[in-house]
Amino acid sequence: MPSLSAARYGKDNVRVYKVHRDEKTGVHTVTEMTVCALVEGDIETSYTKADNSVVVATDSIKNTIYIKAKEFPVNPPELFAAKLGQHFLDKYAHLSVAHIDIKVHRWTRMVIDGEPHPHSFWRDGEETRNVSADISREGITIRSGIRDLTVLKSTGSAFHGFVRDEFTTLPEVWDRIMSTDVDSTWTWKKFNNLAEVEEGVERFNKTYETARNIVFKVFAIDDSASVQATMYRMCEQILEAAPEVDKVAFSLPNKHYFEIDLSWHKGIKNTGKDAEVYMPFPGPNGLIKCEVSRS
Ligand SMILES: O=c1[nH]c(=O)c2[nH]c(=O)[nH]c2[nH]1
Repeated sequence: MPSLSAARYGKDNVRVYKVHRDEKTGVHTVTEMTVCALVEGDIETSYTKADNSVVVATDSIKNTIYIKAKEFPVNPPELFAAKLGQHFLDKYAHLSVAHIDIKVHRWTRMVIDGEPHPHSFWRDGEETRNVSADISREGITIRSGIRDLTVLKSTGSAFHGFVRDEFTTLPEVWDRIMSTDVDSTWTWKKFNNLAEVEEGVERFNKTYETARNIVFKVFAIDDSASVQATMYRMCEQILEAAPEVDKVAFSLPNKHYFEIDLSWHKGIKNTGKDAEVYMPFPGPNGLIKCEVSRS
């Protein structure tokens, strides 16, 4: 006899833009985000008995996202996610969990003739700030993070001493290019309720800035023995800087840049110390993951 073992539903890819206009200065601040809101609860009969009386339509969920974006601040996204999720639980007694995912897209203020422009912005990369919040009647779990922050260093990375056997062709290297798309997530200690999220709400922007700076700094200055060793250092430093964070995870593709032997053409030297022209390799790529928790 089959039974429904898990179910959640809602609206995905809800695009939201919000502008704040400072009436005194005329300076605008804009936020663009993509929201996914899914709910769980006593909704089993909608699947098993075609009973729509328990269904808050996904269209209504989408409308709610726009209404709450108007009513509440959308910054920091962690707060908006928690308040939006709490609304679904407060409004509908039969719902037990709201899962709110928010991706914040970059709109960086233009600098024109050396001055920050009051209402013009540009997309400086595909990097996003991400939040994933699970709001239940028992408490609120929030994960914050960075995705698709593409970085490269042209030296200061090595990879040697790895297993060598009959499957190995990779030469050891003491100097290589290192590049990745940073995907980092830090999980906050569980909040008991919305009031705890709201109290000390500045923690979210502060930790986002700190974590992003740590990613840049460790990536740049670490004399990297491997992607594994470098990402572990990033985790350690983020945990040290953010006492309210319980664990930090990274997922990093190792985007390979291969040397090209050009000696077939007039004996050109383009390998080892002479390497200047490389082939950025589309794939396959390494994929290295870790999660570091506070002990
Ligand atoms: O930093 C690295 N870690 C690996 O596990 C690995 N494997 C590989 O082929 N190159 C690399 N580089």
